[in-house]
Amino acid sequence: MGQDPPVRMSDLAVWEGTFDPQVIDEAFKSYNLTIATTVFAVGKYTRFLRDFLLSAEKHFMVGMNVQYYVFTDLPGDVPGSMTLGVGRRLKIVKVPKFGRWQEISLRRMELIQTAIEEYIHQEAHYIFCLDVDMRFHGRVGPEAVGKLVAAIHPWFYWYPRNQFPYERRNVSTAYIPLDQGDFYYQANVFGGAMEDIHRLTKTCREHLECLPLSRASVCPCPVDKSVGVEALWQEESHLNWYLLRNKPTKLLSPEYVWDDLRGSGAKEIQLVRFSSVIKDNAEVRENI
Ligand SMILES: CC(=O)N[C@H]1[C@@H](OP(=O)(O)OP(=O)(O)OC[C@H]2O[C@@H](n3ccc(=O)[nH]c3=O)[C@H](O)[C@@H]2O)O[C@H](CO)[C@H](O)[C@@H]1O
Ligand SMILES: [Mn+2]
Repeated sequence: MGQDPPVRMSDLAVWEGTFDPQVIDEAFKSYNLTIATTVFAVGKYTRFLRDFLLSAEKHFMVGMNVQYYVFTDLPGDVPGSMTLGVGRRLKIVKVPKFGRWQEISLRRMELIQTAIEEYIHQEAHYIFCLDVDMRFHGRVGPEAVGKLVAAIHPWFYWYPRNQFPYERRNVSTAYIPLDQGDFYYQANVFGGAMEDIHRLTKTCREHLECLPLSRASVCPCPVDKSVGVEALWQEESHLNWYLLRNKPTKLLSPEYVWDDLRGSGAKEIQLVRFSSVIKDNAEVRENI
């Protein structure tokens, strides 16, 4: 394992042992904050909702007000009988189903941006945007709250920056040269203050919008050089581009975005708090 990224990460990120949960909880109590939490469950991904929500009720921002927004094309498939904790509510938002999984995933930027503008900004102080194919196993509390919060990808933290899977084609609006970049962030979790995430999602949406998607004929930025180029990891590539220019004010260690595929053997990870479940992509996705 290389030395540089893990050492820097342990200095800067939120890890087990870097905060006192009781002190943090106590400090946040008087603010009575509401945390908006967006999660998309489109098509077959509704199957992940129950475990996601049940585990979130046990571990995610416990003791705080949480307003979940479940974006789905299948409102009838949202588990109806779940009892949420005090101060926690769930709103279903109907969204269209786009044809390709890549587009379902990347369209989240636009849908979150407009939802923030239309109602979320009035209903919460901070916002977290999460993947649904995930489960909480340990505390994710107000220690994760900040102005601009990003999580370090569990597969790349020991790599040198020139091997991060950033978008490397300079015709893309997500292009990052080999000698740039701080960390490779995973798009499964990002969050922050409302205006910061509004700016983030708006910028990423504008950069993504130049793709030949289903509404390509009305592309609003005809001069953009990225027309026709879908970034390597879709919105995640754009998120990484954005966070290179707008540094996160809070870094979450991979404890906060683990991947069950990596197992539990990494010695630097004392505690898995939130992780991607193992899924059969060919079965749940609309296309390969
Ligand atoms: C290991 C890997 O391959 N990682 C990439 C893959 O993550 P993931 O494998 O985590 O992507 P994913 O299949 O979980 O899709 C992202 C999220 O979009 C939503 N969703 C997606 C498809 C669908 O049919 N219905 C639905 O609701 C859902 O909330 C899901 O959690 O894709 C992402 C989106 O571009 C990023 O590029 C990741 O780096
Ligand atoms: Mn996922």
